Amino acid sequence: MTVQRRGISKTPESSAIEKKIKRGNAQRQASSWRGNVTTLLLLTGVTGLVSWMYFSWADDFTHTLVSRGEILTQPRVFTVECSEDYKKYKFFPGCTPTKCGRAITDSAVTLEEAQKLRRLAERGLSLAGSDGGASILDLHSGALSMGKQFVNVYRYFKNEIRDVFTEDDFELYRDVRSRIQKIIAETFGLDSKQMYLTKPTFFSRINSTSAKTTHDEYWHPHIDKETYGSFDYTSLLYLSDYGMEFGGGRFVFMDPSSNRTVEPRAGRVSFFSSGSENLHRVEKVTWGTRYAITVSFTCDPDYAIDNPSLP
Ligand SMILES: O=C(O)CCC(=O)C(=O)O
Ligand SMILES: [Fe+2]
Repeated sequence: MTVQRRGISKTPESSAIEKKIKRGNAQRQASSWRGNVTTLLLLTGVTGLVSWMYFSWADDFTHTLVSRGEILTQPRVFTVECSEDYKKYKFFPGCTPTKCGRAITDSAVTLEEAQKLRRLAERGLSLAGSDGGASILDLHSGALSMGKQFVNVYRYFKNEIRDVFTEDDFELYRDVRSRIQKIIAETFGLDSKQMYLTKPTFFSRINSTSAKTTHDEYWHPHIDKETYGSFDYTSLLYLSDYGMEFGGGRFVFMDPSSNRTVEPRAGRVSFFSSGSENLHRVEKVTWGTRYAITVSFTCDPDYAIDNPSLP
């Protein structure tokens, strides 16, 4: 039995139809590609426009009070109306903020002094440190981040701590503290003798490691007077350079209609009245390591602390 080959035998008409079908397919494919390319271009355009709008908008609302590259020979002072916060506390003439604001100076602390303090911070914090991105060393209480908690360096390391910190280091801290106190008094028209160092006073080391506990979450907006209670004037001495040694980590004053940033620079001191007129946050550090010291003052002698010293 012969098996007949089934199928369409090609006639001139059928091959014309085949060609038409092929042409149709090719046209459909081409138009679908054109459609995809148009959608892609449209999407890119829209994304570009949205990013441009976002960045120009963010730029409009973010002002740099001082950039890392500038060197201020005089304090740069910005006056802000005082909040009502101070009314909730006892009034101390010559100290309680009646003139509020923020200021930045690069001439209170020399680069050499900042470098010396930075080495002190590195040595101290290398003894332990947080598992997350933010570690502190409080020179007064001895609190040092360790893993997910804190230890007291003076108790934990006993006499060995004298191999880490010297009398000279503490002398430098005291000297820097009194210079900052004088500048704050001059800027806000205070009697520096009515101002007292208050706690906590600490070195901070921040890197981009993710937070492990709430102690590592340094980036939240806050008001120092609420967070720390006794603060009336906060000062921050920066020990490393924004954009050179770390990314992110700018200090941001969050005003109602705009953000105002301070770019850290080794030896730069930023100080401000601690009430809600100076709501602020620190941007997340994205790379590198940021070092700073917080030195704060109270008007209330009940919250005064002595200068840190070696036990
Ligand atoms: O390190 C800074 O720039 C600010 C830290 C801060 O806001 C604080 O310790 O309350
Ligand atoms: Fe703060």
